[in-house]
Amino acid sequence: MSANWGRNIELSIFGESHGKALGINIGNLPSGIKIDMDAVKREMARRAPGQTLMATSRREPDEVEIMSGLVDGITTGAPLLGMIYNTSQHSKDYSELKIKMRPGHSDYPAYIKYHGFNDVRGGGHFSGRLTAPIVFAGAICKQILADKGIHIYSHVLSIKDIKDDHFSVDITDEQLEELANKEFSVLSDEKFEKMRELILEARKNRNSVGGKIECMIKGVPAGIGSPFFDSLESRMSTLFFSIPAVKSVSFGDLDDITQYYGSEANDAYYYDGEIVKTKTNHNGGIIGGITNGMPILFTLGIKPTSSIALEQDTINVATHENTKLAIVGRHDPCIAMRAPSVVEAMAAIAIMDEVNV
Ligand SMILES: Cc1cc2nc3c(=O)[nH]c(=O)nc-3n(C[C@H](O)[C@H](O)[C@H](O)COP(=O)(O)O)c2cc1C
Ligand SMILES: C=C(O[C@@H]1CC(C(=O)O)=C[C@@H](OP(=O)(O)O)[C@H]1O)C(=O)O
Repeated sequence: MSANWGRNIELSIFGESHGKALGINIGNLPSGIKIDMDAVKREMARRAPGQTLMATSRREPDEVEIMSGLVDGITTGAPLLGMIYNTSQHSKDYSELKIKMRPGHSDYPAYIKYHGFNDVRGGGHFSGRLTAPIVFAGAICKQILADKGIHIYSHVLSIKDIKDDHFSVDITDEQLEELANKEFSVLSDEKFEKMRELILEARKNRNSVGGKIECMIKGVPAGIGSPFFDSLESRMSTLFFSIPAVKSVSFGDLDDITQYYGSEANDAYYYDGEIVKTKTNHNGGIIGGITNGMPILFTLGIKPTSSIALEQDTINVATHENTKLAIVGRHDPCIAMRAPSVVEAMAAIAIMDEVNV
């Protein structure tokens, strides 16, 4: 099971949902960067579980203990290791799940690959909880990128069939900052209320719902990325598909670009003074695997949580029988509502790996 990612920065992630702790080691960070730990805390709190009925009831403080790489709040250039202790493991919930495979979760493929030795408790290393250290690493990268004028924003574009507005090409910095300061990352307050009702209804019905996250990265200069195997979309997508429950990644105008004529899909260039811009941004700021200077725009599709309390058909791998399973325990009725901080973190890590800092 590999733990590492990155070419410029080096990430090494570890931990399980019900283990003692999880964390991440970040190598190759620049020295002399003042880290704003309050901003890190805010990012961790955006993702933390147990805060509303729209999330899992597992409560975790998700405080990060920095074990190395920081002196007086300033990076030394040595590997920065952030540790997050688990405090609320209810492992009894998982006793049946060692042999009864949850449809839609990692249990069965992991049972085959790791010969039944994989930790199923809370999803083990496959848990959405592994996104806590990712948000920590992303918060560090975000701060370094912000100093270079690169800013990342995301919102819940849809929950099931309820849609928020798309990011428009002329959205202002003020509107984006307003979004960044909201408790829940949804542009339209009216749509957010509808999303919340839908999620709570699904929870009441012992079910779950999925959704989409739209993300925009502003300020990345033209010329970042490479063609073919290393296209920027490819590099970013490896990180996006590492987020548990992400099932689709698309750049630019979602699937709509496939329905356009070429004349509609092309983004016409113009000079704004000395700056080259495009009138539209249907291609999401990346052409030929390289940035064109427009905001990078992408959307991730997140499936409904697989662990639901409704009875489902499954298998018992101990007795080799078909059986039924109603999952007990604490689970998110909707992962997507918690995902924006995770998506932004992964976007920050991806760009940090490409941009020389
Ligand atoms: C923030 C976050 C929270 C999650 N919470 C849960 C959960 O409570 N219950 C669950 O079954 N899956 C949850 N997941 C998703 C599972 O971890 C994921 O579906 C599982 O590892 C299988 O991977 P896959 O869906 O990518 O194939 C969560 C994912 C994220 C990103
Ligand atoms: C704890 C978190 O989410 C967990 C993600 C998760 C899973 O299967 O992914 C299963 C649940 O774990 P448990 O059964 O231990 O409560 C969630 O609570 C978190 O995101 O921090």
